Amino acid sequence: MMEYNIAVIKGDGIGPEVVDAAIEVLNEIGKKYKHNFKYEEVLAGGVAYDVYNNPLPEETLEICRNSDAVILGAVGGPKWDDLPGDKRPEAALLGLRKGLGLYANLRPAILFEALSDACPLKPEIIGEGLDICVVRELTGGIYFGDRGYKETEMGMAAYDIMIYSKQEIERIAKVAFNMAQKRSKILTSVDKANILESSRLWRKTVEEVAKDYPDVTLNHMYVDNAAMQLVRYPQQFDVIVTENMFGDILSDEASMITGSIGMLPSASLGENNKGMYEPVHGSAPDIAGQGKANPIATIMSIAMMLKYSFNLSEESENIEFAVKKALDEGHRTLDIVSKGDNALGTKEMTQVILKNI
Ligand SMILES: NC(=O)c1ccc[n+]([C@@H]2O[C@H](COP(=O)([O-])OP(=O)(O)OC[C@H]3O[C@@H](n4cnc5c(N)ncnc54)[C@H](O)[C@@H]3O)[C@@H](O)[C@H]2O)c1
Ligand SMILES: CC(C)[C@H](C(=O)O)[C@@H](O)C(=O)O
Ligand SMILES: [Mg+2]
Repeated sequence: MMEYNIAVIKGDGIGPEVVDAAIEVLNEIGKKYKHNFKYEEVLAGGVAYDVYNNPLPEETLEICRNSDAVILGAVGGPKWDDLPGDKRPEAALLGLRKGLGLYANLRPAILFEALSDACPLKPEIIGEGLDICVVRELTGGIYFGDRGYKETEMGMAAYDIMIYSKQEIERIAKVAFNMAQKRSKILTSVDKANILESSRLWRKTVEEVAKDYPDVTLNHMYVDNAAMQLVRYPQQFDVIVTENMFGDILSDEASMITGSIGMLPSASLGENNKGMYEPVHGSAPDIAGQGKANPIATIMSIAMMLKYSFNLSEESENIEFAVKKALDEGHRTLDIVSKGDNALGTKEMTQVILKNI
């Protein structure tokens, strides 16, 4: 029996609700395929701040470093909004990503056929469906540049610096080109090269990397246009590669085309198999503790973990199948329900998915 050591960070708000759901599904996979998934729960985010006065205790990072993969729910919430930046729950997320070297964030936006109704775009725009993957650079850019306050001629001002090295751009570009090669061989690189120096280096570097992938068609697009094109004609995209903040924003936008932010999973990867798997959504304070959250984004993140960190493709596809079947059977959580239909809670939706494993 293979043993897999998984660090589990439930986090804040709906984090614990969706992580508990996903772990139930993973346990079912373990039973069926005879894998031993071992969990070590560690604190990060607001809950960790409350206990340790530190959103990312060193022990948490260390346990994550020593595990085979990390599952994370979500961090943050209004309770901690007035804290200084380095004490905020969100700082834990950045610390984990940087500390574990997870520079490549894969965010697949797939519209399940059964959810066409939940997609706000007209059927003729959606056509055959939607399957986009946003490859977001995760450990550079404005999230990690110098920030602070300084005196200007307009008075005291705050600043955040967007900075990218060529090497950081090269390694994320390679991830995206490799992925495009395995898919439709079309890659869109999104930047703001008409204004930002970091984007001009981005574009130049992506073009250089492209020389090693002559079979992939590379398109460049400015981020404002990309935001518009995503809802005008999403079919034109397959793999999108972009820097940290643009990827954050565009992936939330793409999630809505799949019906809800509650549907979008993610994998954060580095140089080895170890990854962190988390839903794209946040702690959803408005519905936290009510048992209403859609667990599918987290359950699909587990499917990504099985595929990318453990190389268990059949098990991963089994989860995808179970989710698809639940949706085909008409089961919906509140965020993807059509008018008049009954919405299932987190636990009920999880039970339906479990039955389909
Ligand atoms: N990875 C993370 O941990 C992460 C990601 C995004 C935001 N956050 C943090 O979460 C907090 C709230 O942020 P926000 O409100 O901007 O974004 P959010 O994603 O938490 O919520 C946005 C909206 O989507 C809904 N929603 C989100 N997930 C859902 C789900 N699974 N099922 C049903 N509905 C869902 C929420 O109810 C809310 O109306 C902030 O502190 C933010 O910094 C954390
Ligand atoms: C909470 C925040 C720091 C985070 C990000 O911007 O990366 C979130 O929005 C995400 O998409 O994972
Ligand atoms: Mg985000």
